[in-house]
Amino acid sequence: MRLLQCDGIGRCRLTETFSSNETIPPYAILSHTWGAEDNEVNFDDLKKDTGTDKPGYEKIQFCVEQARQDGLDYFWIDTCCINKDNKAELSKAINSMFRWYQNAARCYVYLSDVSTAKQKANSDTCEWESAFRRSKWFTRGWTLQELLAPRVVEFFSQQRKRLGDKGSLMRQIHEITAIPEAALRGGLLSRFHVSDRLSWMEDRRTTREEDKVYSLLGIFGVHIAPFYGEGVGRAFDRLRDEIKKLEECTRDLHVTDPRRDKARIEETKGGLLEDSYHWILENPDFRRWQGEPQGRLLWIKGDPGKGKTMLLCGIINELSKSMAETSLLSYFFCQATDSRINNATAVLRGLLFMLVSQQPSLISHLREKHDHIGKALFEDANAWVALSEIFASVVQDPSLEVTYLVIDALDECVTDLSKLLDLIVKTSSASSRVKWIMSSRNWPNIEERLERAEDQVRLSLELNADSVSAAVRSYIKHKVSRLAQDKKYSDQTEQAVLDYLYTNANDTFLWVALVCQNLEKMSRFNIIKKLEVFPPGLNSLYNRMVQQINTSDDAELCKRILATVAVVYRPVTLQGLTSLIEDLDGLAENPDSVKEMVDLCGSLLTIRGGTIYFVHQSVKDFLLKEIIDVIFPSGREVVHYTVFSRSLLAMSNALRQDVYSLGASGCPVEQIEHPKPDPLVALRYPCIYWVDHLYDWSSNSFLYDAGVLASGGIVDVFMRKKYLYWLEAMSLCKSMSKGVVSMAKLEALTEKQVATSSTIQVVRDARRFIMYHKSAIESSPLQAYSALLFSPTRSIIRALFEDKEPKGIIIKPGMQEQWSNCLSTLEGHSDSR
Ligand SMILES: Nc1ncnc2c1ncn2[C@@H]1O[C@H](COP(=O)(O)OP(=O)(O)OP(=O)(O)O)[C@@H](O)[C@H]1O
Repeated sequence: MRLLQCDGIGRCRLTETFSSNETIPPYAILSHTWGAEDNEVNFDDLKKDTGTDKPGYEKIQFCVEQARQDGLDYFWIDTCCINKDNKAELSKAINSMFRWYQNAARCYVYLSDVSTAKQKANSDTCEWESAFRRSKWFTRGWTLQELLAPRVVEFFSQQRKRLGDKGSLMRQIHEITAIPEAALRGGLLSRFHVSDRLSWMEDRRTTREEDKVYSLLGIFGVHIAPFYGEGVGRAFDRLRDEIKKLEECTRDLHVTDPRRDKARIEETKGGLLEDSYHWILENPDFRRWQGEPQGRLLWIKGDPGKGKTMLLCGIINELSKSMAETSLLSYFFCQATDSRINNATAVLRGLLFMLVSQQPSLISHLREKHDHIGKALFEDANAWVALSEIFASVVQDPSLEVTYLVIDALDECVTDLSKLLDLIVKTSSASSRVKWIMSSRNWPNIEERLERAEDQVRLSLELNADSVSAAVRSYIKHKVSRLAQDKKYSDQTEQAVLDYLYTNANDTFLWVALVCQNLEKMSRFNIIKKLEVFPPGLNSLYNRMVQQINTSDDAELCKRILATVAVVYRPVTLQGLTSLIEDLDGLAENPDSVKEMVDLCGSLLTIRGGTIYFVHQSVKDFLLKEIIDVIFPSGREVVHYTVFSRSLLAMSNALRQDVYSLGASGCPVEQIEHPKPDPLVALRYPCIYWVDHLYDWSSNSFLYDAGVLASGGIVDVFMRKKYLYWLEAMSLCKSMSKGVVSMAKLEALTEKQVATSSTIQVVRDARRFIMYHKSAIESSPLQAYSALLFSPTRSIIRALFEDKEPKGIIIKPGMQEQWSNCLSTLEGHSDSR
């Protein structure tokens, strides 16, 4: 970008081009409609010091004067700041123009066809409004982005008089253009549907037809090289293509939608109570972080159940209400019990997903790599490196305004927490526009790393005991008044419950929540006496709950359920659980019965949307740390073995070719609907995680039984008989990337555990098979079988599943014997890729 610099005596000259790493000084930018080309002062004129006699010189003078009044030394005008003879420069300018308007300190809209000279008779107001409505500025293509991109837009008449007040102008412009006011006021354009944004351009004209498309690039946050002469149709096709790629990249980035996670968390935790988090808004540490530019990183720390997650939900709500339209807000909730969202890579994916959803132009930091590597960019062994580089460049994007990044429960980031902390510290010192909020338990290792950040604010819930205590009291009041209503407590009972909770809560929300949950299930009679079964302190409460389970008739089943829920890598569904526990055999079609059994575990577990969760992470911690011998009397590995072997059994019994009866081998995965009943309903978890449980069991050499991986053992038999069905199921579960990782893990394990076994050969071949055919099977599950034809003639999997090869397909000769470079062409087959 090059600017015009004013010299203080009414003249200006062109600067050199600013390179991408140079800071561009604050500048004004002009928006106008072009006169005849010869009438505009162009780049050459400025270079040669000519053009002062052209009518367009008037606009330059206007900018000089207006910028001076606004204290700006620089400005930019499209007629003369771009060397249009330089094709590369022109292309770059077309793709950058939206950002240039966006980053300008002020945008002056100069309306040469609106005059403020005439006054209405007997009035102080001018008759400019009807001319304003008719101005050709509203009919031109490029002026659409000039209206939408800038942060500050001011309108001027022919006489250089500032027009109207902002509010009424915006209303008028909305009436003239039908563009929603939210978009006119700087709202994020990604919030508007693609077809709506296209409709804003419909009635506008451009001199060159292709410009009708090129002037939309910034509005969609995409880049294409302009190619005048291609015609508007072709240009539109290319624009649509780019929008599609942008959507694809965003979809691949998606690992979870943190907005949905937040809604789910609030809902499961019984709804967010404003009275119980509002204290934070007045807290001096919070205000310091919020108000001071140097407050870049706020760390909220506190013991389990102190309400950190809910506090962050509240802060997110308040920020989204109060922040400027141009600010971005991105957040992530780590959850240790769910392997999809308990690692540093997932945190970055979640944060980036929300950022690019709000400001699509940020996708440019991902696109180049994504175009080359595809989804694997976010999933393969180098995903962290790639994502952290992308993240660092996104947060330094010059178009970013104040950006709030929020991460809840750092202590629940099980994988690569230290890398994540280092990246947070690094990026927080690199960009002052990014403001972080994080929460975690009081962990010294987190403290140690975050201490390295400059300008950090620490907010300890224990050190703010008065505020937290008051917040817990209002929570108790709210909960007990609900209970009293629902259970028809007498005033005396209500008061007794209140007093008991006030006295024993120890400023811990969670303890209150759990006790109230139990009280909901108890009859009101004799309730005052029953309160004593809830000792103060979370662990004492959990202990009491486990004692109750232990003395019940179903103690063994309950412990098996708790042990299984404690070792799974992500929350299982009620049906999924039936595959993992023998006692629940045959109940997959009967989730209500499974629910009854899970309910036997009292308040330690909760079921939501058919999925089983610990009522809180601290329950899992308690089981694994405090009473591990009770839950895992023979060791945790034994439970891993049970989950692994039960998974294998369930898959062996139910997986088959074309399990969804699709028939057509080319049916794309996104068009497949789950049949009812879904034969995979209880098999998703087993399919995705069986190798991980095998791995965890085998890590205990004392328990390990070599027969499992030996020739003729259960793994060997499964691979030989069911491998392709498993691949098909993995594709239907949209988990092919995980399948690749599992096969690599299985290969490493087999090589380590069994020196010589035919299992090694099968697993090795199976791994190459999945690596080679992953994309094809990922897009169409039944390609698992067509893939046989494209495998080397000596592939073991090919030989084992020979009878599953599609018939009637002619393959050109030349298939390799081994797995290297086996490329082939498929002929006479409609699914050829
Ligand atoms: N503002 C609030 N509104 C409604 N419920 C709340 C609020 N704050 C806390 N709670 C209740 O307290 C429980 C514990 O709160 P939360 O999960 O936020 O604690 P935490 O500090 O994040 O715990 P941990 O660090 O162990 O994960 C919640 O499940 C919810 O029931």
